[in-house]
Amino acid sequence: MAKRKKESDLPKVKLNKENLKKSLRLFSYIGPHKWKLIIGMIFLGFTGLTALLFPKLMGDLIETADFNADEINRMGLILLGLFTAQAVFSFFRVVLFVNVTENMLSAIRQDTYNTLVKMPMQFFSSRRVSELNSRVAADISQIQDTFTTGIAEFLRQMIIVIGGITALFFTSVKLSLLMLATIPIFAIVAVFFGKFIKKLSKETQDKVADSNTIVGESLQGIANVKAFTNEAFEMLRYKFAVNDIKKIAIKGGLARGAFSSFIIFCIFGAIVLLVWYAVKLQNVGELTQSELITFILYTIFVGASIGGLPIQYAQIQKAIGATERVFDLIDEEPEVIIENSTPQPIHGKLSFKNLKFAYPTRPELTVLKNISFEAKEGETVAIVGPSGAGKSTIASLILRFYEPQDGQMLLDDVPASEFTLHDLRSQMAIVPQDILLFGGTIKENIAYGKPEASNEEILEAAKKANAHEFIMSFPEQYETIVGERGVQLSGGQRQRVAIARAVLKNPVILILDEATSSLDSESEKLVQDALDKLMQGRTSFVIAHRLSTIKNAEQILVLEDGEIIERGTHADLLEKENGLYHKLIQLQMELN
Ligand SMILES: Nc1ncnc2c1ncn2[C@@H]1O[C@H](COP(=O)(O)OP(=O)(O)OP(=O)(O)O)[C@@H](O)[C@H]1O
Repeated sequence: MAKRKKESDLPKVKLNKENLKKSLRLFSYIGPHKWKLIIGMIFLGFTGLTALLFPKLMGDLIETADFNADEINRMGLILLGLFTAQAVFSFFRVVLFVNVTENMLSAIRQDTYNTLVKMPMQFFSSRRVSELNSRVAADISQIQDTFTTGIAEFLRQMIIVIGGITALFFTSVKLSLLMLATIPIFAIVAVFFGKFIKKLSKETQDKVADSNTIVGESLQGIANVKAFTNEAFEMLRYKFAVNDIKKIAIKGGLARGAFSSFIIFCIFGAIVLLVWYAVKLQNVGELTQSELITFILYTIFVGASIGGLPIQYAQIQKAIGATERVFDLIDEEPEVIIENSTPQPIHGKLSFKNLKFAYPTRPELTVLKNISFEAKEGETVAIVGPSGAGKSTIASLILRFYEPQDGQMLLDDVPASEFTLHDLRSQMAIVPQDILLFGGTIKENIAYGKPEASNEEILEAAKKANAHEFIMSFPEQYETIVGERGVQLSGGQRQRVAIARAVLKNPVILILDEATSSLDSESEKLVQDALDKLMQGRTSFVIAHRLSTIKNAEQILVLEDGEIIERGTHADLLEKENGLYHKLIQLQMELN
């Protein structure tokens, strides 16, 4: 089961000059919104400063108890002004930061997607797409959180910690020293317990993942579980996994309980110690009542901010890692797709000359060895052979999804590399084995072959593909939603939608990768008829599994282990009684 990445799963990176420099590249995306960030930062500074003034003015307010009523009111009003100002600064700070971040992120999202869509096939064959997708989503939302709140909170808390400690010393040096002396104890215990608890919670997470795997695997393969009457075995397997989770989680609970009671003891201990010492200082006239209040408020502010710093720091570390990964992706080398409004025309002659190919992910396995053939304009070339012989690979190379290691492909006797990928692919169409219909309407799915097509053209294409009738039988007709949230089409219907798509594209070169799963004879006839019409007047490559469909091909290439071992027309090949084609035909006849 593909596990969806969450922000909390993202790794933290150690901050260094290099990754900080890389992250600064984010600012290049801020562009015209720079002034918003600057004003936001100024407001942030003001929010920190007004927060710092608060304890001092509260102390002053209490001191006015000894003065007249006017003085008390004046101080009250000053405080009212202060927190009103703080609220206003906060509002604009948040609004500006969100505005800058969202502008920046929409540009990053667009760049990431643009790069992904333009990456060569090789990139996708070496990565799991679902993993890539969820990773990018998690990385981008980490950057979003950090930019909207993380950085601002970190800076605000830093201002309060530094400013607050300075103010504490101004209020009472002796009390400040005593308070600071207690911090190392907290810090050491927190680090020690923190590490231990983190280790346990990681172990719990791993065990939970293990148990989820059991659930996922057994439910996905429930037919197997039942067929082997292995319900009891699976229940036992799950019981062990769940017990493991319980044991570690309970141990974690003990550690957390001990930690929180220790912290409570220390916090109250420290408060009592400080107040006890403060009262002693007051007793000997070294501290006034208002100074004590100011001191306590500063202590609370500084304590809360110190407590929040590690969380914000960790968030920034994660965001820096996320930024690095997003930029690494944006910096990948995409395919060069140059769009010409009028593509360099191709006429349809296509040949392979001594072509050799291995997939980049498995360079040691030569999938195609020394392949040569020539398809004349308008000819149908069928490619047959056992599973894994390399038939679909030839189709991928015609579309230039990959580059051969040796030899070349020629179009109209010109090396394929002299055409741009857009020129080439815009004049080719493929009806693949696994037909992917997007989750839109049938009309949109057909129009994928030519997005600017008119309604008439779409209708015409559907008719040619023998799809019009079944489409009209749905209540919503061409507006019927297909895919997960709509009508599920049958295999034959999907194929005819895919054929309509190809008809609309009106390609010079056509590739048909025949579906292996057989259709019922009625449906097969409709599909075959649609394909025959589609192939007329185009150079067509048919990867055929049902040999009956290729009898009329001008050329049949018989492929085995990446080599063409026989070639000729159906009649030629049938004559070779010991040949592979002859054998394949016989085998299929026996099966039928
Ligand atoms: N993306 C890929 N990366 C690495 N190896 C691949 C990839 N796609 C296919 N192969 C390997 O290349 C060989 C040829 O595969 P190909 O799909 O071209 O065979 P095929 O003749 O079309 O088979 P089938 O009739 O089963 O579709 C196989 O050994 C296969 O494992």
